[in-house]
Amino acid sequence: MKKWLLYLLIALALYFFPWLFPSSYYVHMAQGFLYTYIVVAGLNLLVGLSGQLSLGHAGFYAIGAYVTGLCTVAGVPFLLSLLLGVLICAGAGGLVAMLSLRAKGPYLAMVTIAFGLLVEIVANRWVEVTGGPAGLYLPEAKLFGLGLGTVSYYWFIAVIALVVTVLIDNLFTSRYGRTFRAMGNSEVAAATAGVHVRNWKVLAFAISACTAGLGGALFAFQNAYFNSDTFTFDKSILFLVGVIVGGAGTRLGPLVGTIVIFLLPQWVQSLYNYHLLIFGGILLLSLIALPEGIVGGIQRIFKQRNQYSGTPSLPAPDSDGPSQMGSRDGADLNVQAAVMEFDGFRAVDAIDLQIKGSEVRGLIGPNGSGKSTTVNMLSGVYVPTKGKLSWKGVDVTSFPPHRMAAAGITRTFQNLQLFHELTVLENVMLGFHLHYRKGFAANILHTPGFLREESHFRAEAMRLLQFVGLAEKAGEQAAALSYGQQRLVEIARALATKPDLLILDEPAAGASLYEVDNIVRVIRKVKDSGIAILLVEHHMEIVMNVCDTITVLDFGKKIAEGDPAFIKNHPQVIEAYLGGEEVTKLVVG
Ligand SMILES: Nc1ncnc2c1ncn2[C@@H]1O[C@H](COP(=O)(O)OP(=O)(O)OP(=O)(O)O)[C@@H](O)[C@H]1O
Repeated sequence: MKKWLLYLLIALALYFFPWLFPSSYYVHMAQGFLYTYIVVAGLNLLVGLSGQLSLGHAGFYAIGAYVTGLCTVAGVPFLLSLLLGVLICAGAGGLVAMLSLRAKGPYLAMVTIAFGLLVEIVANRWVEVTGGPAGLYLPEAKLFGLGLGTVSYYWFIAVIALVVTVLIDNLFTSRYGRTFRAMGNSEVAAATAGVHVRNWKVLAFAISACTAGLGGALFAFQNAYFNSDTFTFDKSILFLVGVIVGGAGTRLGPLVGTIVIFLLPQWVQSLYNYHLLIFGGILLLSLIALPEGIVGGIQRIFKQRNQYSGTPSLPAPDSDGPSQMGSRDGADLNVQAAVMEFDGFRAVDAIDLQIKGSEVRGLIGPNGSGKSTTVNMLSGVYVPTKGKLSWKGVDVTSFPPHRMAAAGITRTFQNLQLFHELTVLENVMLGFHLHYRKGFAANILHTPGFLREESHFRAEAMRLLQFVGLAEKAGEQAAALSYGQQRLVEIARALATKPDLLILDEPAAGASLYEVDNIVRVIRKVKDSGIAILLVEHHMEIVMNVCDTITVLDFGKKIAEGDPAFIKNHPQVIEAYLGGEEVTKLVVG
């Protein structure tokens, strides 16, 4: 069914609801359902897409209610008050995100709990302003001078809920949703594709806080009265249960989750004293039986069934190759005496490295010799303890990964870092992050400009998939591919950033013999297109066959550098490898 038709049907159902259920009790219930849904839908974006946890959303709900309520009490028109409430919530959300940026998992949850409790205490104790437990009486909500009675206030909430649904759904299916999801899957991979992870986390928090504030404001005017007892920790848990039980990260999850958290208490009202026990039980049951939530679980079953019907074929582009991806001026990397220490231990010890033009440089060495640490320094994951990295004459020593990507250096990962919830095509499209021009408004409104840009980058991503020989896998979930294919997707995603230097960290690890051939073929094609490659690889035959120059590390120090023939016969290199299983390959290779 066409999306607009679905929305039209929903709009009609919402419009006729008061006629179908002509009782103020049901209309009141519908109001409550809709504003709760708005909060859960926003929280789903934060938890389900961006992978951040909030146990303090009741705090934003409260801020929305108090700011909007107090503004109208002070004589500000209702709509303007609502806008102010939402904007202040967005600011508060951004602030909480910034304060909790370094925290992850349980620590982030603790920051949000602290925020929720702080708001609850202020609401309770600052009685002169909030009314505390005695509550706050509000004037009737008015639109353009007209008072909103029960039914018209319901319609008002319904319109807002529909608009929020459309906008959030647009966000889900835009570059923004993709970026949030990618960040939730692997922050480091998103960063090396050019995503400024900190800013995107703040944005996700701000949007989610906005919707929570909107829900709170709409709640406040439902009875023109509310008190501080509403904004408890339980409330935050309830919203989160809605997201998880419905299916975090799914588009229909918030609707199903809200049905569970909103309607269930109505049905078991006589058991109010046990409501936390009931919700705890539902959450536990859901996590055990349906870890992806109700919608996620159903989707998984359908996906498994549909597997046999094959992947939908995507239009093949007319030509291929990253040479079409923009002009390049070649690599120019100069590493001077770079040192990386961990608690005094030198993993990399004063290495110098120069990479210019479009050469393929091998970086080899026995296990623990410092190759991955070097790659992490060059891609901005680690800041060297000492020394200097310069790129095209610019000092990039302390550049974070997204700035390295913007400068033209990106990488793949030894331990694959694909965005497993995205399709193969979406993974590659994410690589174009730095090249998208349409902003938030265009993405959330799905403007014609946004649609043009999406189809342009979809075609570009298809070109790259064709380039690595995976065009027919475009519609598949990245996690469903073989190891070797996933490595090729990582290469395609890295190429999408339009790098001048591509760092490949063990691209053949885990790949089959056939896949290794493919990977070597792709490496050669990348080189031919003018991109320099730094290749870290244990398969010596690959290194000896494709590299122009090889740098050898041992115990964090550079012990040799030269062409493959020179390296093969270098006594120090042979000694470093002696006893290791690679030595035979090195000599034979
Ligand atoms: N984050 C870290 N903290 C402490 N020590 C580390 C860290 N990362 C690496 N090391 C140490 O630094 C040394 C070099 O490690 P690195 O992973 O760079 O080697 P490598 O050459 O990539 O090894 P491999 O071929 O096994 O991947 C090792 O002794 C390792 O234990």
